[in-house]
Amino acid sequence: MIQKIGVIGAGQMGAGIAHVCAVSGFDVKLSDISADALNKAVGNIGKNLERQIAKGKLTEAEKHTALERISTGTDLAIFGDCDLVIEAATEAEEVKREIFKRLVPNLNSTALIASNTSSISITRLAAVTDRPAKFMGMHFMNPVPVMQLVELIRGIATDEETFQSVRELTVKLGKKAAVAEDFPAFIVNRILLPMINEAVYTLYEGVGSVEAIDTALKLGANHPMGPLELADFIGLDTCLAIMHVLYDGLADSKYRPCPLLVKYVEAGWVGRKAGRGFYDYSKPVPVPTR
Ligand SMILES: CC(=O)CC(=O)SCCNC(=O)CCNC(=O)[C@H](O)C(C)(C)COP(=O)(O)OP(=O)(O)OC[C@H]1O[C@@H](n2cnc3c(N)ncnc32)[C@H](O)[C@@H]1OP(=O)(O)O
Ligand SMILES: NC(=O)C1=CN([C@@H]2O[C@H](COP(=O)(O)OP(=O)(O)OC[C@H]3O[C@@H](n4cnc5c(N)ncnc54)[C@H](OP(=O)(O)O)[C@@H]3O)[C@@H](O)[C@H]2O)C=CC1
Repeated sequence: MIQKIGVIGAGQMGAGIAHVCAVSGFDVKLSDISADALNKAVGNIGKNLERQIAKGKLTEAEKHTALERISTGTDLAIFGDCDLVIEAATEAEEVKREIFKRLVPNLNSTALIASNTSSISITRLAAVTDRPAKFMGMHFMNPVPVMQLVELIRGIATDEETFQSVRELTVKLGKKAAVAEDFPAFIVNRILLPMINEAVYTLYEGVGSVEAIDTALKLGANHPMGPLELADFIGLDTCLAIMHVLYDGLADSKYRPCPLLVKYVEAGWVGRKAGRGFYDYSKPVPVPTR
């Protein structure tokens, strides 16, 4: 029975996962290597709870109770009484492997582990823990409070009890599950990221401007965000990491990352979270940077 949930990584996804779990009645422990990131995360959770109050989806009392359910810390020892720990740190395999190696000694023997990874092999990540049968992918979508989908991915060793427990949790969080096999980038990003990468190629080759490309897909295909706006929203570092996983994992040149995407990430222009990507977010209305 999952009641106490740990979340590692207090970025946009970790904060969103903590938000949704707390609002749904679960006790949440949120950790990050940076105390500053934790403070920012709790602030963002408060702001997003306010959005829900403004739309009549939550009361002030429910916001207060949800925030009360969230405790934070930079020491992995806070996860000692958790039934499930969800990792939502940077999309880098080495970072995740290191986290799991340091996490395991702090867990009780029955705790489950999930990764919110966008693309990385669940089987490989599970193999660095002492409990591959209790490990799986629980892939939320951004922004977590709004997007209905959670992609569930079994590693080769994930047992049925673990899968059913995480699937039940997904439903209790008010989300809908889609089950993907453990292959590079699973379903959502196997399809979505090549589209985003193609949008960057379209810009790189001068077929259209940032504005034209995003307008074309918003008005031409009814996308809520244009592909370049969405890339900034996801994080260009995360987009590039996912393209590398596809390119390395499937060995097909069609997944080669666009050189312009590489250049933006090398410049640190990683999108909304850095204040600059394909758009400049320093003004009230984002302005295309190209
Ligand atoms: C990379 C991966 O591994 C997988 C992924 O996540 S891929 C990315 C998947 N996500 C997408 O494709 C998002 C596409 N964009 C959208 O759906 C919409 O632009 C959006 C929901 C983000 C914003 O919608 P919008 O109509 O422009 O704004 P707005 O009307 O203000 O917001 C709609 C709702 O979203 C909420 N919202 C908007 N932005 C938000 C944010 N950044 N965080 C939390 N909530 C947010 C609003 O509060 C509002 O909530 P309610 O529905 O509860 O009232
Ligand atoms: N962005 C998106 O749209 C989506 C992302 N995901 C996945 O979710 C995960 C997180 O993505 P996202 O939230 O966007 O990333 P962010 O960069 O916003 O947040 C990552 C957080 O993890 C922290 N971190 C880094 N190393 C460690 C560590 N060793 N221990 C604890 N925390 C650490 C980072 O701290 P610091 O900044 O100090 O390094 C940062 O606060 C990734 O695996 C990503 O692929 C899944 C769905 C959607």
